Amino acid sequence: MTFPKIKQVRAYVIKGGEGGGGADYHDQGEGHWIDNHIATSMGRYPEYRQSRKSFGINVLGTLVVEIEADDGTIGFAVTTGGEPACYMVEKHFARFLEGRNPFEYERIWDQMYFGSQYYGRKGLVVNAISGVDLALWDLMGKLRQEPVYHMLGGAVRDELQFYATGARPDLAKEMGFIGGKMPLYHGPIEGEEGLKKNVELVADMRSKVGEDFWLMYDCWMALDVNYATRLAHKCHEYGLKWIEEAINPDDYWGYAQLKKNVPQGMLVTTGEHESTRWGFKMLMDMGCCDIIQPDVGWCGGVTELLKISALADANGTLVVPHGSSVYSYHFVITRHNSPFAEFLMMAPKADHVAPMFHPQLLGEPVPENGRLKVTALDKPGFGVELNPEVKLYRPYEH
Ligand SMILES: C[C@H](O)[C@H](O)CC(=O)C(=O)O
Ligand SMILES: [Mg+2]
Repeated sequence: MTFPKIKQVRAYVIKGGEGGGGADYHDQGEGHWIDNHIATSMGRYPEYRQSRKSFGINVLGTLVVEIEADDGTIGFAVTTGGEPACYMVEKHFARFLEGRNPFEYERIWDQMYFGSQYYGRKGLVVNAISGVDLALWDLMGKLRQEPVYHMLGGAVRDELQFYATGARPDLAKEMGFIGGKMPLYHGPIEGEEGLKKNVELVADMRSKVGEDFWLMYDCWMALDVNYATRLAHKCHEYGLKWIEEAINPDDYWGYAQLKKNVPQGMLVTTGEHESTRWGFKMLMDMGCCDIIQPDVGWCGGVTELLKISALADANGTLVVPHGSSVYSYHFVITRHNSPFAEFLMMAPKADHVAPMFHPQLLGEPVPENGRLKVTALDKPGFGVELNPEVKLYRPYEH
């Protein structure tokens, strides 16, 4: 069987204020819950404590990758990485795709990773590789007229179930989600008073949501092992289900210690800032966590997520990808070791369900009553389109 070859790879940036909304590291407007006094490791500097935008969480902006085949079919993907990632895609990675059969995704991934090994392996470079890989899977699906989840082996259940991440688990419960993950607002620099406020918030939410609704804390790398251990023990009484990304992602030793320290039954989760099979192998081999949370737009794309997930399956570790909307839904529906999904509440007050990549994507499915039927994914590729009203800039060409 012959398929068209890849004709051209193009990389674009979407600037803040020109449709740069999107998920958490894209550009959010003033007053959004996701930028309101969230604990971070930069909180030790008072001038950077109130807002993550103040230290540059939005500095990179959105990366859009388009891959066009000889017959004019275009696969695309959206992730973080902005202009620097555009440079890598256009000036470096495009050579590994153009003129190739798009179904050679293993070889393409391998060449992007090993061709950039001397300056890459993690972070921004793997964001860029992920963007290309996702655009390639979208193209493959469009060429075969099949949704990505079919190409990953098909659905193992009829619907996805979601927990919500946002400032209002009480409202998430009313919207039908199975749980609510809150950002942690106060870091170690805010001392005992901050710790008390963190615990009081869980206690307050527990009184609002009742016993069975999951409550979790997302600590966004802000803590040290001692603080995280104390927080976990104090919140145990209010049924905190898991403590997420409590410390620096490079501190595998700290995670291994934290997992030993938390109260029995409380889960330790992490991995949204981890990449590739090798990074996740470290987390698993060192006994760092109970759930790994790769972001498919950051960890190396679908091609790499399949390898990470196979390792996790053999290890008995759950894989619950970080946010990333359709890019993770097409994976989660195909795996038993990925039993539920995250929905990031992008409504500024977390009071209603809004598409995660609004306004960049059109046709993005959202959960209803905390669930999404597999039939909502039954479109070629990832099943979404780029919104033509959002301005794209192509800073580099090759
Ligand atoms: C809410 C967190 O600080 C972050 O913005 C999102 C995240 O880490 C998650 O969804 O998980
Ligand atoms: Mg998180």
